[in-house]
Amino acid sequence: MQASMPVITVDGPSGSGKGTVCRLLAEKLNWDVLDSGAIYRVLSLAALHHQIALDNEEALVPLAANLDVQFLIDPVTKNGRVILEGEDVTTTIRNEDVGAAASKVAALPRVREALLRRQRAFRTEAGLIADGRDMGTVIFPEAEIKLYLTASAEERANRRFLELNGRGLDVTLSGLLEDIKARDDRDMNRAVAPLVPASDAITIDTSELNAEQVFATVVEILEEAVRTGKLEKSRLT
Ligand SMILES: Nc1ncnc2c1ncn2[C@@H]1O[C@H](COP(=O)(O)OP(=O)(O)O)[C@@H](O)[C@H]1O
Ligand SMILES: Nc1ccn([C@H]2C[C@H](O)[C@@H](COP(=O)(O)OP(=O)(O)O)O2)c(=O)n1
Repeated sequence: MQASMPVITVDGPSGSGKGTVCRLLAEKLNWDVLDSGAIYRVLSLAALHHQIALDNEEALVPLAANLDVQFLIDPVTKNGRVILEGEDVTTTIRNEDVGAAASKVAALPRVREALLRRQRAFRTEAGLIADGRDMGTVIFPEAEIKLYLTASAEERANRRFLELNGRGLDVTLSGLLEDIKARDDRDMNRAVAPLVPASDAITIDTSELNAEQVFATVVEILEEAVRTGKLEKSRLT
């Protein structure tokens, strides 16, 4: 039976293109987006503000459970904005040191547990596109469509370099490659909800594809899902 609140999960390592394809999909389908990585990023920033160490699980659990974060859509630009404790952290959370810190707090089992319900609550009648590491395996195991995006570490580091360098940040390609490898290692080898493709996920290697080609591949997958009855045709407007 077709679920009334369909979910598409998009998991994969840093820089594989999840956020980009999720944005394009949300525009096409008019569905909501859960950027689960942003929640871990915001939590690590909150830990910094409150001077809580990134391995202090005891103190991080209540911080996660009571995290004062809002995800807003700017009415003019239509871009998403992230507000932590009243402060706009939209740009700050994208820095690579925040990504690394997020990956550290995300390795703590009770922190992940404290964020479970908050993530599942993003599911709406409109349909949800869920971006992260464990969307298809843990948070929405019943999702209609599961995608796993990947790309070589070198290509992902290069993409991040272009992005951060373009924002005027002082980053090096070799430094970012090291960061990406360390993050992959931590995210893939942690004890709880490690980054792995769900057994029923479709993997797309984006190394040789530009963002438009990745999007076109995903649209083909959705059209096939309509043909096989996994997704209602009316959802693909
Ligand atoms: N297929 C692609 N080819 C080249 N660059 C891409 C591609 N997809 C995304 N990008 C760029 O790479 C960077 C990382 O993409 P992003 O969507 O943020 O990845 P993720 O959410 O998986 O970390 C961004 O600057 C984005 O514009
Ligand atoms: N569902 C999720 C999402 C992110 N995380 C952790 C692990 C990631 O390295 C960090 C940051 O995730 P995010 O998706 O924002 O990072 P990238 O944009 O892919 O670089 O958070 C997680 O453990 N589980």
